[in-house]
Amino acid sequence: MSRRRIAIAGAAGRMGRMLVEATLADAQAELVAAFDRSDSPFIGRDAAEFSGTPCGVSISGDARAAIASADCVIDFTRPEGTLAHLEIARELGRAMVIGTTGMSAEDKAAIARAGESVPVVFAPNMAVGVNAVFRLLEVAAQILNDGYDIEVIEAHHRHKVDAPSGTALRMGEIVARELGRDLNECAIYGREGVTGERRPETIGFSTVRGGDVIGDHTVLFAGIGERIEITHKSGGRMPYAQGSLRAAHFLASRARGLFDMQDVLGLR
Ligand SMILES: NC(=O)C1=CN([C@@H]2O[C@H](COP(=O)(O)OP(=O)(O)OC[C@H]3O[C@@H](n4cnc5c(N)ncnc54)[C@H](OP(=O)(O)O)[C@@H]3O)[C@@H](O)[C@H]2O)C=CC1
Ligand SMILES: O=C(O)C1=N[C@H](C(=O)O)C[C@H](O)C1
Repeated sequence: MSRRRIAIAGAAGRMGRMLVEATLADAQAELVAAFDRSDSPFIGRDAAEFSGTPCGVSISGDARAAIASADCVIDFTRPEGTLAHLEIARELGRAMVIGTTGMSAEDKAAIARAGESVPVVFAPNMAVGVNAVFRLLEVAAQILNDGYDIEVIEAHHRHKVDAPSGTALRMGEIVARELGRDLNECAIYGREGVTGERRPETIGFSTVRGGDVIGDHTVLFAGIGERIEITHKSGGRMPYAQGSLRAAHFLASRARGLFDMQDVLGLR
Protein backbone atom coordinates (compact mmCIF):
# COMPACT_ATOMS: atom_id res chain seq x y z
CA MET A 1 0.00 0.00 0.00
CA SER A 2 1.35 3.44 -0.90
CA ARG A 3 2.16 5.87 1.86
CA ARG A 4 -0.12 8.85 2.51
CA ARG A 5 1.52 11.96 1.06
CA ILE A 6 1.33 14.75 3.64
CA ALA A 7 1.87 18.51 3.34
CA ILE A 8 2.22 20.53 6.54
CA ALA A 9 0.97 24.15 6.66
CA GLY A 10 2.48 26.50 9.24
CA ALA A 11 5.51 24.21 9.28
CA ALA A 12 7.67 26.63 11.27
CA GLY A 13 5.10 26.98 14.06
CA ARG A 14 4.85 25.12 17.38
CA MET A 15 2.39 22.57 15.98
CA GLY A 16 3.91 22.61 12.48
CA ARG A 17 7.24 21.36 13.84
CA MET A 18 5.52 18.68 15.87
CA LEU A 19 3.56 17.61 12.78
CA VAL A 20 6.76 17.36 10.74
CA GLU A 21 8.25 15.13 13.45
CA ALA A 22 5.13 12.95 13.70
CA THR A 23 4.87 12.57 9.91
CA LEU A 24 8.52 11.54 9.62
CA ALA A 25 7.96 8.96 12.37
CA ASP A 26 4.85 7.48 10.69
CA ALA A 27 5.77 4.53 8.45
CA GLN A 28 2.46 4.89 6.59
CA ALA A 29 3.04 8.57 5.79
CA GLU A 30 5.46 10.53 3.62
CA LEU A 31 6.30 14.18 4.23
CA VAL A 32 6.15 15.62 0.70
CA ALA A 33 5.87 19.34 1.52
CA ALA A 34 6.16 21.80 4.36
CA PHE A 35 5.10 25.41 3.89
CA ASP A 36 4.48 28.62 5.78
CA ARG A 37 3.78 32.28 5.08
CA SER A 38 5.62 33.39 1.92
CA ASP A 39 7.43 36.05 4.01
CA SER A 40 8.40 33.69 6.82
CA PRO A 41 12.08 33.87 7.80
CA PHE A 42 12.05 30.05 7.78
CA ILE A 43 11.50 29.74 4.00
CA GLY A 44 14.23 27.58 2.49
CA ARG A 45 15.22 26.01 5.81
CA ASP A 46 14.95 22.24 6.26
CA ALA A 47 11.57 21.38 7.82
CA ALA A 48 13.19 19.15 10.45
CA GLU A 49 16.18 21.41 11.14
CA PHE A 50 14.81 22.23 14.60
CA SER A 51 15.17 18.55 15.58
CA GLY A 52 18.86 18.48 14.64
CA THR A 53 18.27 15.86 11.91
CA PRO A 54 17.41 17.43 8.53
CA CYS A 55 14.83 15.52 6.46
CA GLY A 56 15.51 16.90 2.97
CA VAL A 57 12.20 18.76 2.69
CA SER A 58 12.59 22.55 2.72
CA ILE A 59 9.94 24.93 4.05
CA SER A 60 8.41 26.64 1.03
CA GLY A 61 6.22 29.73 0.70
CA ASP A 62 4.18 28.28 -2.16
CA ALA A 63 1.00 26.89 -0.60
CA ARG A 64 -0.54 25.85 -3.93
CA ALA A 65 2.48 23.82 -5.07
CA ALA A 66 2.76 22.22 -1.62
CA ILE A 67 -0.88 21.20 -1.47
CA ALA A 68 -0.82 19.99 -5.10
CA SER A 69 2.02 17.59 -4.26
CA ALA A 70 0.12 15.93 -1.39
CA ASP A 71 -2.88 13.69 -0.76
CA CYS A 72 -3.70 15.55 2.43
CA VAL A 73 -2.73 18.89 3.96
CA ILE A 74 -2.59 19.29 7.74
CA ASP A 75 -3.14 22.87 8.86
CA PHE A 76 -2.54 24.42 12.28
CA THR A 77 -2.10 28.10 11.42
CA ARG A 78 -4.62 30.95 11.85
CA PRO A 79 -8.16 31.19 10.51
CA GLU A 80 -7.26 33.39 7.52
CA GLY A 81 -4.40 31.08 6.51
CA THR A 82 -6.47 27.94 6.99
CA LEU A 83 -9.34 29.26 4.89
CA ALA A 84 -6.98 30.26 2.06
CA HIS A 85 -5.36 26.80 2.13
CA LEU A 86 -8.79 25.14 2.27
CA GLU A 87 -9.85 26.95 -0.89
CA ILE A 88 -6.75 25.61 -2.66
CA ALA A 89 -7.40 22.08 -1.32
CA ARG A 90 -11.00 22.32 -2.57
CA GLU A 91 -9.91 23.47 -6.04
CA LEU A 92 -7.30 20.71 -6.29
CA GLY A 93 -9.48 18.00 -4.70
CA ARG A 94 -7.19 17.36 -1.74
CA ALA A 95 -8.11 16.15 1.76
CA MET A 96 -7.51 18.47 4.70
CA VAL A 97 -7.07 18.13 8.45
CA ILE A 98 -7.75 21.41 10.28
CA GLY A 99 -6.64 22.01 13.87
CA THR A 100 -6.75 25.81 13.81
CA THR A 101 -9.00 27.37 16.45
CA GLY A 102 -10.54 30.82 16.81
CA MET A 103 -12.85 30.36 13.81
CA SER A 104 -15.92 32.61 13.45
CA ALA A 105 -19.36 31.24 12.58
CA GLU A 106 -18.74 32.35 8.96
CA ASP A 107 -15.39 30.54 8.91
CA LYS A 108 -17.07 27.36 10.17
CA ALA A 109 -19.74 27.68 7.49
CA ALA A 110 -17.00 27.94 4.83
CA ILE A 111 -15.38 24.77 6.19
CA ALA A 112 -18.72 22.96 6.09
CA ARG A 113 -19.22 24.05 2.47
CA ALA A 114 -15.76 22.77 1.50
CA GLY A 115 -16.68 19.44 3.10
CA GLU A 116 -19.35 19.04 0.42
CA SER A 117 -16.63 18.55 -2.20
CA VAL A 118 -13.50 17.33 -0.37
CA PRO A 119 -12.95 15.29 2.82
CA VAL A 120 -12.13 17.42 5.86
CA VAL A 121 -11.46 16.69 9.54
CA PHE A 122 -11.92 19.83 11.62
CA ALA A 123 -11.47 19.50 15.37
CA PRO A 124 -10.39 21.87 18.15
CA ASN A 125 -8.37 19.14 19.79
CA MET A 126 -6.81 16.08 18.10
CA ALA A 127 -5.60 14.38 21.29
CA VAL A 128 -7.25 11.03 22.03
CA GLY A 129 -7.46 11.87 25.75
CA VAL A 130 -9.34 15.10 25.18
CA ASN A 131 -11.78 13.33 22.89
CA ALA A 132 -12.33 10.71 25.57
CA VAL A 133 -13.07 13.58 27.98
CA PHE A 134 -15.66 14.90 25.51
CA ARG A 135 -17.50 11.57 25.89
CA LEU A 136 -17.14 11.63 29.67
CA LEU A 137 -18.69 15.10 29.69
CA GLU A 138 -21.77 13.82 27.89
CA VAL A 139 -22.29 11.25 30.63
CA ALA A 140 -21.53 13.70 33.44
CA ALA A 141 -23.97 16.26 32.07
CA GLN A 142 -26.70 13.63 31.74
CA ILE A 143 -26.27 12.60 35.38
CA LEU A 144 -25.56 16.03 36.89
CA ASN A 145 -28.42 17.65 35.03
CA ASP A 146 -30.01 19.54 37.92
CA GLY A 147 -28.57 21.60 40.77
CA TYR A 148 -25.01 21.84 39.48
CA ASP A 149 -23.36 25.06 38.29
CA ILE A 150 -21.11 24.45 35.30
CA GLU A 151 -17.85 26.30 34.72
CA VAL A 152 -15.16 25.63 32.11
CA ILE A 153 -11.63 26.66 33.12
CA GLU A 154 -8.70 26.58 30.72
CA ALA A 155 -5.02 27.55 30.83
CA HIS A 156 -2.56 27.97 27.94
CA HIS A 157 0.86 29.43 27.14
CA ARG A 158 1.46 33.16 26.76
CA HIS A 159 1.55 33.00 22.94
CA LYS A 160 -2.00 31.76 22.45
CA VAL A 161 -4.05 34.34 20.53
CA ASP A 162 -7.63 33.09 20.90
CA ALA A 163 -9.79 32.74 24.02
CA PRO A 164 -11.49 30.74 25.29
CA SER A 165 -9.66 27.87 23.65
CA GLY A 166 -11.42 25.90 20.95
CA THR A 167 -11.40 22.90 23.27
CA ALA A 168 -13.07 24.83 26.11
CA LEU A 169 -15.76 26.04 23.74
CA ARG A 170 -16.37 22.51 22.49
CA MET A 171 -16.64 21.30 26.10
CA GLY A 172 -19.23 24.01 26.73
CA GLU A 173 -21.12 23.05 23.56
CA ILE A 174 -21.22 19.39 24.57
CA VAL A 175 -22.50 20.08 28.08
CA ALA A 176 -25.02 22.66 26.82
CA ARG A 177 -26.32 20.24 24.19
CA GLU A 178 -26.78 17.43 26.74
CA LEU A 179 -28.70 19.83 29.00
CA GLY A 180 -30.90 21.14 26.17
CA ARG A 181 -29.33 24.60 26.30
CA ASP A 182 -27.92 26.81 23.54
CA LEU A 183 -24.35 27.86 24.36
CA ASN A 184 -24.84 31.10 22.40
CA GLU A 185 -27.48 32.05 24.95
CA CYS A 186 -26.07 30.69 28.21
CA ALA A 187 -22.28 31.30 27.98
CA ILE A 188 -20.68 33.85 30.32
CA TYR A 189 -17.15 34.78 29.23
CA GLY A 190 -15.41 36.06 32.38
CA ARG A 191 -16.88 38.14 35.19
CA GLU A 192 -16.09 41.59 36.54
CA GLY A 193 -17.68 44.13 38.87
CA VAL A 194 -21.10 43.71 40.47
CA THR A 195 -22.29 40.76 38.45
CA GLY A 196 -25.25 39.76 40.60
CA GLU A 197 -25.79 36.18 41.75
CA ARG A 198 -24.96 33.40 39.36
CA ARG A 199 -27.91 32.40 37.15
CA PRO A 200 -28.28 28.59 37.24
CA GLU A 201 -28.67 28.08 33.50
CA THR A 202 -25.38 29.78 32.64
CA ILE A 203 -22.13 28.08 31.67
CA GLY A 204 -19.11 30.16 32.71
CA PHE A 205 -15.70 30.28 31.03
CA SER A 206 -12.45 31.31 32.70
CA THR A 207 -9.20 31.77 30.79
CA VAL A 208 -5.64 31.69 32.15
CA ARG A 209 -2.66 32.64 29.93
CA GLY A 210 0.94 32.28 31.03
CA GLY A 211 4.37 30.79 30.52
CA ASP A 212 4.62 27.56 28.58
CA VAL A 213 1.40 25.84 29.70
CA ILE A 214 0.60 23.56 26.76
CA GLY A 215 -3.11 23.18 27.52
CA ASP A 216 -5.13 22.41 30.65
CA HIS A 217 -8.93 22.10 30.64
CA THR A 218 -11.32 21.52 33.53
CA VAL A 219 -15.09 21.32 33.57
CA LEU A 220 -16.43 21.95 37.05
CA PHE A 221 -19.87 20.80 38.14
CA ALA A 222 -20.42 22.67 41.43
CA GLY A 223 -23.33 21.48 43.54
CA ILE A 224 -24.35 22.01 47.15
CA GLY A 225 -22.04 19.90 49.30
CA GLU A 226 -19.97 18.46 46.47
CA ARG A 227 -17.95 19.42 43.40
CA ILE A 228 -17.02 17.26 40.43
CA GLU A 229 -14.09 18.26 38.24
CA ILE A 230 -13.23 16.60 34.96
CA THR A 231 -9.73 17.63 33.93
CA HIS A 232 -7.35 17.00 31.04
CA LYS A 233 -3.75 18.26 31.13
CA SER A 234 -1.44 18.21 28.12
CA GLY A 235 2.17 17.32 28.84
CA GLY A 236 3.32 17.82 25.24
CA ARG A 237 2.07 18.56 21.71
CA MET A 238 2.80 15.14 20.21
CA PRO A 239 -0.71 13.75 20.97
CA TYR A 240 -2.20 16.56 18.85
CA ALA A 241 0.17 15.73 16.00
CA GLN A 242 -0.39 11.95 16.21
CA GLY A 243 -4.16 12.49 16.28
CA SER A 244 -3.83 14.64 13.15
CA LEU A 245 -1.96 11.86 11.34
CA ARG A 246 -4.70 9.45 12.37
CA ALA A 247 -7.20 11.88 10.86
CA ALA A 248 -5.19 12.12 7.63
CA HIS A 249 -5.27 8.30 7.30
CA PHE A 250 -9.00 8.24 8.13
CA LEU A 251 -9.69 10.62 5.23
CA ALA A 252 -7.94 8.33 2.71
CA SER A 253 -11.13 6.31 2.26
CA ARG A 254 -13.49 9.32 2.13
CA ALA A 255 -14.34 11.22 -1.05
CA ARG A 256 -15.92 14.16 0.75
CA GLY A 257 -17.56 15.14 4.04
CA LEU A 258 -16.91 17.11 7.20
CA PHE A 259 -15.70 15.00 10.13
CA ASP A 260 -14.22 15.58 13.58
CA MET A 261 -12.05 13.48 15.89
CA GLN A 262 -15.06 11.70 17.34
CA ASP A 263 -15.60 10.28 13.83
CA VAL A 264 -11.91 9.44 13.41
CA LEU A 265 -11.79 7.62 16.76
CA GLY A 266 -15.16 5.88 16.27
CA LEU A 267 -16.61 7.56 19.36
CA ARG A 268 -19.94 8.53 17.84
N1 LIG B 1 -6.71 21.08 17.24
C1 LIG B 1 -5.67 20.86 18.05
O1 LIG B 1 -5.45 19.72 18.52
C2 LIG B 1 -4.73 21.97 18.37
C3 LIG B 1 -4.95 23.20 17.82
N2 LIG B 1 -4.02 24.19 17.96
C4 LIG B 1 -4.28 25.41 17.22
O2 LIG B 1 -3.37 25.46 16.12
C5 LIG B 1 -3.13 26.80 15.77
C6 LIG B 1 -1.63 27.04 15.68
O3 LIG B 1 -1.06 26.92 16.96
P1 LIG B 1 0.53 27.03 17.17
O4 LIG B 1 1.24 26.02 16.35
O5 LIG B 1 0.74 27.06 18.64
O6 LIG B 1 0.79 28.49 16.56
P2 LIG B 1 2.14 29.09 15.97
O7 LIG B 1 1.93 30.56 15.91
O8 LIG B 1 3.31 28.54 16.67
O9 LIG B 1 2.19 28.50 14.48
C7 LIG B 1 1.36 28.93 13.45
C8 LIG B 1 2.17 28.92 12.17
O10 LIG B 1 1.29 29.30 11.11
C9 LIG B 1 1.84 30.45 10.45
N3 LIG B 1 0.76 31.33 10.01
C10 LIG B 1 0.09 32.25 10.73
N4 LIG B 1 -0.83 32.87 9.97
C11 LIG B 1 -0.71 32.35 8.74
C12 LIG B 1 -1.37 32.60 7.52
N5 LIG B 1 -2.32 33.53 7.42
N6 LIG B 1 -1.02 31.89 6.45
C13 LIG B 1 -0.05 30.95 6.54
N7 LIG B 1 0.62 30.67 7.67
C14 LIG B 1 0.28 31.36 8.76
C15 LIG B 1 2.69 31.13 11.52
O11 LIG B 1 3.61 32.01 10.91
P3 LIG B 1 4.03 33.36 11.68
O12 LIG B 1 4.63 32.93 12.98
O13 LIG B 1 5.01 34.00 10.75
O14 LIG B 1 2.77 34.14 11.88
C16 LIG B 1 3.31 29.94 12.20
O15 LIG B 1 4.43 29.45 11.51
C17 LIG B 1 -3.86 27.66 16.80
O16 LIG B 1 -5.12 28.04 16.28
C18 LIG B 1 -4.05 26.69 17.97
O17 LIG B 1 -5.13 27.02 18.79
C19 LIG B 1 -2.89 24.01 18.68
C20 LIG B 1 -2.63 22.83 19.28
C21 LIG B 1 -3.54 21.71 19.20
O1 LIG C 1 -3.15 27.02 21.10
C1 LIG C 1 -2.88 25.93 21.66
O2 LIG C 1 -1.76 25.69 22.10
C2 LIG C 1 -3.94 24.92 21.76
N1 LIG C 1 -5.06 25.15 21.15
C3 LIG C 1 -6.18 24.28 21.05
C4 LIG C 1 -7.43 24.94 21.59
O3 LIG C 1 -7.62 26.16 21.39
O4 LIG C 1 -8.26 24.25 22.17
C5 LIG C 1 -5.91 22.91 21.60
C6 LIG C 1 -4.93 22.83 22.72
O5 LIG C 1 -5.57 23.18 23.90
C7 LIG C 1 -3.68 23.66 22.49
